Amino acid sequence: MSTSTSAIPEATTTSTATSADAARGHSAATLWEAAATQWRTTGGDIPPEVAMDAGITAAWPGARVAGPAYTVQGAGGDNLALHLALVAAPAGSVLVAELGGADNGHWGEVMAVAAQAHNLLGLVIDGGVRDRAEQAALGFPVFSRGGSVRGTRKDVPGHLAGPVRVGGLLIRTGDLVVADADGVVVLPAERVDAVLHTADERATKEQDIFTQLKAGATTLQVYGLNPRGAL
Ligand SMILES: O=C([O-])CC(=O)C(=O)O
Ligand SMILES: [Mg+2]
Repeated sequence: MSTSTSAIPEATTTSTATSADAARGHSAATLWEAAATQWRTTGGDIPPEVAMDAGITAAWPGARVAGPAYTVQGAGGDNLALHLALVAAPAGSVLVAELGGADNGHWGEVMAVAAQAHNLLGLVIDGGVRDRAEQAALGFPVFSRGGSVRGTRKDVPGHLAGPVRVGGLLIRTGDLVVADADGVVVLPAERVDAVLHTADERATKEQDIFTQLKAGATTLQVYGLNPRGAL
């Protein structure tokens, strides 16, 4: 199928670009905790989930990315939507793609080189990828349902930049993606500032906890845990 570039949504800058810088190196786990804490302190009961399905993991050890999402809805076993996203996504984006969990190599070294040339930050995909060692050598962070040697068709343009459900989360372009060795967290754009503030507070508290532990305190003491009056 031929596709004219006029069908590709305009690139837009997103308000979370600066907040992504402000992710300030927080881990995905810290942000998950901060999201839950921040939700409770604003009177919420059960926090909305911000962690993606744990089956979507780093494609190579040490991969880490933080940045605003640019969403891709494709068809499993077909990677045309991802090729279109390489053209349409604004620099500084993380592609977040729904490919139905398909066991195909929807993305590989060639596409990672193209992504880096467009200053894209990384890829999160519910589907397989390939050339993982080569992408590790490039330092292009990818989080996927696994590896797959199988190739893809290039027929279905899919949809770009609209809401997509990936790994159990509803994700919008501009939401903040933070992914590392523990998994993928996606913060809705409107919650980013508050969650990052809470994450900063949590990180400061943890520094104090580390100091206490190194001085000999127990984790039971620092967390105020006293099971059955054992202490
Ligand atoms: O060519 C593809 O469809 C995926 C791939 O292996 C690459 O980007 O290197
Ligand atoms: Mg390849």
